Amino acid sequence: MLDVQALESGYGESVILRNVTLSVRPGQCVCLLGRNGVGKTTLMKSIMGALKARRGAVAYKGADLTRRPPGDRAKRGIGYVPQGREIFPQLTVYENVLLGLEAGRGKRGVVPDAAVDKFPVLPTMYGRRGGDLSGGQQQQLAFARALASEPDLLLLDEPCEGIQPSIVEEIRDVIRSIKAQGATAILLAEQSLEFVKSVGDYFYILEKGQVAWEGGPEALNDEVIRRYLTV
Ligand SMILES: Nc1ncnc2c1ncn2[C@@H]1O[C@H](COP(=O)(O)OP(=O)(O)OP(=O)(O)O)[C@@H](O)[C@H]1O
Repeated sequence: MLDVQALESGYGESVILRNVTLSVRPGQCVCLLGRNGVGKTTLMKSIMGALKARRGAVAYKGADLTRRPPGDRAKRGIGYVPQGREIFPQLTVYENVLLGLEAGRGKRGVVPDAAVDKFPVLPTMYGRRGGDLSGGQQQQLAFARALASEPDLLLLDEPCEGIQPSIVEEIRDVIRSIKAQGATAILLAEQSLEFVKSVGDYFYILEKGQVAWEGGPEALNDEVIRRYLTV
């Protein structure tokens, strides 16, 4: 589904990502780990197209997206829950969800049930302004907005950061049910090891913008965690 090949990316003069190669298949939740500032968000933005690749390639469903703009990537079925959520505070909850629909491939004006089924509180708040929601509710909204686009690839950037435990559990359930359906690929950047171990099928650890380690759940042992992830 997603193949990132020898990607180099950064901001202005500074190169952040070097030679990053990874892939994600349908039904898989692939986790991106690494200490603060190693480049996880930069990689998400590069896959979404918000940052241009300087070298290397981003391929999705066999098509080369490397030079395609973010809007085109969304239309092709890449959904994004950005770090910090990026809810539009002046728009209502419903309008925020509709934005996901417009950005992606959903049927115009019809929010798919699957986008909000898992977050039953959202439809009860449709008329409220996004900015008036709690952090956890905004995270649910960001998730629903991405699911409204009916993505085949879902990019999740630290969805549990600063979120109350009950909503973390909801997010865990949503990820598990998406995996169980088997069609959507998930790339998840997350600091909580407990969380990624509970949903992850394969792991890449970044260090200074490069893939320093990769492997399956059985290989992600205490030694690896101490070496690459312990602060
Ligand atoms: N807009 C920007 N302009 C310049 N440098 C930036 C910008 N955003 C991030 N960086 C730098 O890029 C590097 C990687 O940052 P990035 O946010 O991708 O890391 P991260 O692994 O997602 O970290 P965190 O876990 O803290 O979110 C850091 O050194 C950061 O200071």
